Amino acid sequence: MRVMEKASAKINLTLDVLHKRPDGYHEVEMIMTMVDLADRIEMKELDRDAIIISSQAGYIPLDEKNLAFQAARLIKDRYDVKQGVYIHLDKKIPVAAGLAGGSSDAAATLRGLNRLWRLGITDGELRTLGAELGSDVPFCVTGGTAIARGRGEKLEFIDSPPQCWVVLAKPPINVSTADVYGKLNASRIAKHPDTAAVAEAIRSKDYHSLCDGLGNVLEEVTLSLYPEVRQLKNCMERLGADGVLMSGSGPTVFALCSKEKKAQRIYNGLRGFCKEVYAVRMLTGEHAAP
Ligand SMILES: C[C@](O)(CO)[C@H](O)COP(=O)(O)OP(=O)(O)OC[C@H]1O[C@@H](n2ccc(N)nc2=O)[C@H](O)[C@@H]1O
Ligand SMILES: Nc1ncnc2c1ncn2[C@@H]1O[C@H](COP(=O)(O)OP(=O)(O)OP(=O)(O)O)[C@@H](O)[C@H]1O
Repeated sequence: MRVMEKASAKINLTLDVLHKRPDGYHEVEMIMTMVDLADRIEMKELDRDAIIISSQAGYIPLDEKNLAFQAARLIKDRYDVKQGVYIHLDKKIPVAAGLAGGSSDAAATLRGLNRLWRLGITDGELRTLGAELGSDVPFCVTGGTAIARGRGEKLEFIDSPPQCWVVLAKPPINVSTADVYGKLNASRIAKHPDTAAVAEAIRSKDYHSLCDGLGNVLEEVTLSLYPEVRQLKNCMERLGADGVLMSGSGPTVFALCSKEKKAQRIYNGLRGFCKEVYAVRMLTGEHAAP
C-alpha cells in the first residue's frame, strides 16, 4: 500500500502580534492562506518497524530533525502503530523561507499516515496532534484560509480570497523564526494590521481593499536585520504589484497581481535580482485544500 499527499505552501496575508506570553511564545492574530506551490509526499508501508525518509533535496535533514519524521513518530507512538513507513519528500517549497515548508510536510504526513494505517482520526484531532509539532502545522493540516490566533493553532476558517497571481521571491539568506520573534518588542509595534478589515475584504471579494490591508509586524524586525529583504520589497512595489508583503518571519516576499501579464512582468523583473522566484496562483474554492 502507498499513499500520496500534496503539501502546499502558506502565505500570511496579515500577521499581528498582540503580546508575548509567559510560555515564551507570542499571541498572534493572522490570516493565512495557501498558494499553488507544493511538495509531494509519498508514504509506503515498510516490512519492519522503522521510519525512513528520503528526498531529492540535498539540503534538508533526513533524520529525526525532519518534521515529516517527527510527524510519523508522533502518530505511530500515539496510536501504537507497529508498522514502519518509508516517506519520500519531493521538495518544491523553498526551505526556511517563511512558507511553512516543513510544517506542511508534517501536516501531509499526518494526513497520509491516517489513511495508510486506516486510523480514522478526525481532521480536528489531526490539527491537535499537529500543534505538538509546530504553530503552523494545524493550519497546514486543513489548508484553505483561516484567521489563526493563540500561538497559531486556534483556527477560524473563512472564505478564500479572490483569485489572483502570487509572485514569490526568496533572497539567498536563512532567517530563524525564533530569532525574529525574539527580537520583536511586542509593546512597541509601530503599525498593527487591521485583521478584521482584511477578513471583511476577503468575505466581500474586495481585491483592492485586501491588497491595501496586507500587513506583517515581523517585517520591521526582518527588514532591519536584512536590508536585501527591504530592497526586494521595494523592487516588487516599483514593478507595479497590487500589494506586497513579507510572508511569516521571512525572508520570502510575495506580490499579489490580478493580471497575468503584470505577474509575468514582475517575475521577469525579479529573475535578475533573485534566484528563487515563483509565479503561482492563489489556491481558492475547491482547490483550497492542501
Ligand atoms: C511566523 C509564522 O510562520 C507565521 O505563520 C509562525 O508564527 C511560526 O510558526 P512555526 O515556524 O511553526 O513556529 P514554531 O516552530 O512553533 O516556533 C518556532 C519559534 O518561534 C517562536 N514563536 C512561534 C510562534 C509564536 N506564536 N510565537 C513565537 O514566539 C518561538 O520562539 C518558537 O520557539
Ligand atoms: N520536511 C522539511 N522540509 C523543509 N525543512 C525542514 C523539514 N524538516 C525540517 N526542516 C528544517 O526546518 C527548518 C525550517 O524550514 P521550513 O522550510 O519549515 O521553514 P519556514 O518556511 O520558515 O517555516 P515556517 O513558515 O513554518 O516558520 C530548516 O532549517 C530545515 O532544515
